[in-house]
Amino acid sequence: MAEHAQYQNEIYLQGLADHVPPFTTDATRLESVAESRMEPGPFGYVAGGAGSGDTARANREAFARWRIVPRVLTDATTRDLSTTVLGTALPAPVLLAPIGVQSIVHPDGEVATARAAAALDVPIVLSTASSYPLEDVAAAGGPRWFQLYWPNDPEVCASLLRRAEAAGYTALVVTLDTWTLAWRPRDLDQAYLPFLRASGVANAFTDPAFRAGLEKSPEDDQPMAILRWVSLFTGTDKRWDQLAFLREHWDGPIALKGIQHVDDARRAADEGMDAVIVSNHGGRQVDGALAALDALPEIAQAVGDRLEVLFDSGIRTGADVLKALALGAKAVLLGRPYVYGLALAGEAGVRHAVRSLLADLDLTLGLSGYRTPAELTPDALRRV
Ligand SMILES: Cc1cc2nc3c(=O)[nH]c(=O)nc-3n(C[C@H](O)[C@H](O)[C@H](O)COP(=O)(O)O)c2cc1C
Ligand SMILES: O=C(O)C(=O)c1ccccc1
Repeated sequence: MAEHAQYQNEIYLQGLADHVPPFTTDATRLESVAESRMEPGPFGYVAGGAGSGDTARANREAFARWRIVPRVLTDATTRDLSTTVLGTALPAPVLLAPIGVQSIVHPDGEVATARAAAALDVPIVLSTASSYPLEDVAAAGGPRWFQLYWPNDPEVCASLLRRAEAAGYTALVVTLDTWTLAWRPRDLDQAYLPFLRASGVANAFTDPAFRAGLEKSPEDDQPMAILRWVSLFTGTDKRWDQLAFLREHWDGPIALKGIQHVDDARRAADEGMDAVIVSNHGGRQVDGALAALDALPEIAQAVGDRLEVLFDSGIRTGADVLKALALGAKAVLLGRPYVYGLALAGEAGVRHAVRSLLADLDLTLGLSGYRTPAELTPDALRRV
């Protein structure tokens, strides 16, 4: 089986009928393609990073320092990329990262993303700040996890978790690196912030506990509802011992997202968490931060036998995925590339972006001499 690589054959065969893919198969070029076709506000929001953009650049540079050392005369003609993460069966070690406010790039937003992912059986991680209510996105039917921006109001928190569980989200991803938005010059220069225009507030505005805390409904007084939204999701009143609250209100596995320091990873394991996602939020939060890939090996080594280690920030190609897996990740989350796919061609665009990555990964794995992700160790790489 080398099913993901079939996309390569499919593309060449369609060429015989004069069809070419909807946009480039090279995700490292997607950003510039998207820039020429997107509105400046939404493009800047998606592409932008914290401060100088240094962390987002560092994420990419870290991948370039690790080189794959291919093996020959191994049995890699047929490959099996499937794996299981937090109880979810994956066709390949790739999930779609939680990305809020997707309606700013395409009117169908997260619903289109969820449909494309469901068709491929690739799990989505739906953001708390999605443009569509979590129940509407669940209707796409694919494997799904829910990402929590941990609200300051416990009633709202419990209510969101109840709804996510009822709608079939099977794992919880708690994002800890974004209790306020960083200094983001690209957005500041355009004075562009989607939430102030009521994008990305659908889960809250449809939530009974959120609505109960308002004098007038969000439909009758939108500015007041937005103000409550901002105050709910801003601030640092959370501590490690409060993870117990999430355990009480969520039956499935829990992952902590935004882990960069090995001591935080150890603490997550001590607190009984099921996974950590090594991530610097795609370079959107701390300017000058460690590249996420450079944080990965130490964390995987320290806690890889106690919980599942996932990774995101800077994944663009199959080689990037291979490198993260070899350095200890069980699976990776894809961020911006699928959002550019959504912007460029809606549901079909997400499908194309994801299929391209999976095919590239499948071929790169095989050509490097490996049959399965589990065979990858740091020995597959050399740091230069
Ligand atoms: C436009 C945008 C919105 C995002 N929204 C969220 C979010 O709502 N919740 C979250 O946990 N992470 C969010 N992230 C971070 C991603 O989940 C992920 O960590 C990051 O995009 C990975 O880096 P990459 O884009 O370089 O692949 C967002 C990222 C972008 C680009
Ligand atoms: O923009 C982001 O990076 C992000 O994580 C976010 C935060 C709040 C709402 C939507 C997205």
